[in-house]
Amino acid sequence: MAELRCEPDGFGPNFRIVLFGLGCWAGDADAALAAAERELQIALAEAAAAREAASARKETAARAAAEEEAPHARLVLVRHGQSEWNLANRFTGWVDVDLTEQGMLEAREAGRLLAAAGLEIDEVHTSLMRRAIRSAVLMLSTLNQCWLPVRKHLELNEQHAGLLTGENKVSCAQRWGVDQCLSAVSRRVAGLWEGTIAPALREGRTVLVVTHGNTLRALVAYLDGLAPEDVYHVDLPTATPLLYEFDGAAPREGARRVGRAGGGGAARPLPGVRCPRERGAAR
Ligand SMILES: O=C(O)[C@@H](CO)OP(=O)(O)O
Repeated sequence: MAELRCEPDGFGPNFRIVLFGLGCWAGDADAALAAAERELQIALAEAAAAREAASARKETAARAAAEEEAPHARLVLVRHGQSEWNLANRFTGWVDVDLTEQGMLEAREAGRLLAAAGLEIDEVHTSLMRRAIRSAVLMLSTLNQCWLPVRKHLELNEQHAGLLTGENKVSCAQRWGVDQCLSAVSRRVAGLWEGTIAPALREGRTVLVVTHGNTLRALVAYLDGLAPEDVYHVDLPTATPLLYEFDGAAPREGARRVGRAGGGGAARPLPGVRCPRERGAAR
C-alpha cells in the first residue's frame, strides 16, 4: 500500500480529491486483484488439464508402440490322456496312476493336432505325476520335439482328492453330492503362472502345459476371468488342447482363447462341485 503523507492545510480540497481517487483506485485494485486471481486459477487449471491430456496421449502412444513390438506368444493347455482311474471313474488326486492304452493314443493324437496347427513348442511344463509326464513325452514325440526338456512342478499336480481318493465319482455324487474347492490349487497355480509361465509368454515363447482336470480349471478360470462357481462347469476332456494367444506385455489381459485344437477325449464331467467358502448357496 502507498504511504500517505499529511500535507499542509492549503492542499485540503485537492488532498480530499486525491484521497477519493486513491480510494476508488484502491477499491478497483482489490476487484482487479480478485479478478486477476480468478484468471490465474483458470489459467493454471487449463494448463494442468492440458498437461494431463498430453501425458495421457503420450502413454497411449507408448502402449500402442509396445504392443506393436511385443512378441506374439502362445500357450497350449492340455489335460493328460485317459488314465487308469479316469477309465474306472475314480477320484485320483495324487495317486500316481498311469495312462491307459487309450490315453496313450489320445496323447499322441493331441501332439498330432499341435503339429497340424504348425505349433513349435519352446518349453513344456507338467506335474510330478506320471500320467501327465508320459502324455507330455508322447506329445513331444509326435511333434518331433522329443529333445525338449520336460519341466516338472509340484504346483501343477492335481488337486488332492483327500477322503474321496479312489472312490467312484458317480456313487459319491449320488450319496453325498460332492463338493470341490479350487482355492488351494488356484493359489499354487497362480504362483507358477507369475513366476514361470507369464515371463515366458512375455518373451514371446510357445509354452505347453500338460496337467490335470482341476489345475487346468484353475488356469482357465484365471485366463478367462471366470467366477469360481462358473469354472466348475468347464468341461475339460482328456488330451484336448486349448490354445491361447497373447499379444502385448500383459499375458492375462492379452489372452485370446483360440479354442480347442480338436475334439475327442474320454473324460466324463466331474460331479457337481461347490465350495462353501466361495459360494454360500447349495446347488
Ligand atoms: O483327480 C481326479 O479325479 C481327476 C479329475 O480331476 O484328475 P485327472 O485330471 O488327473 O484325471
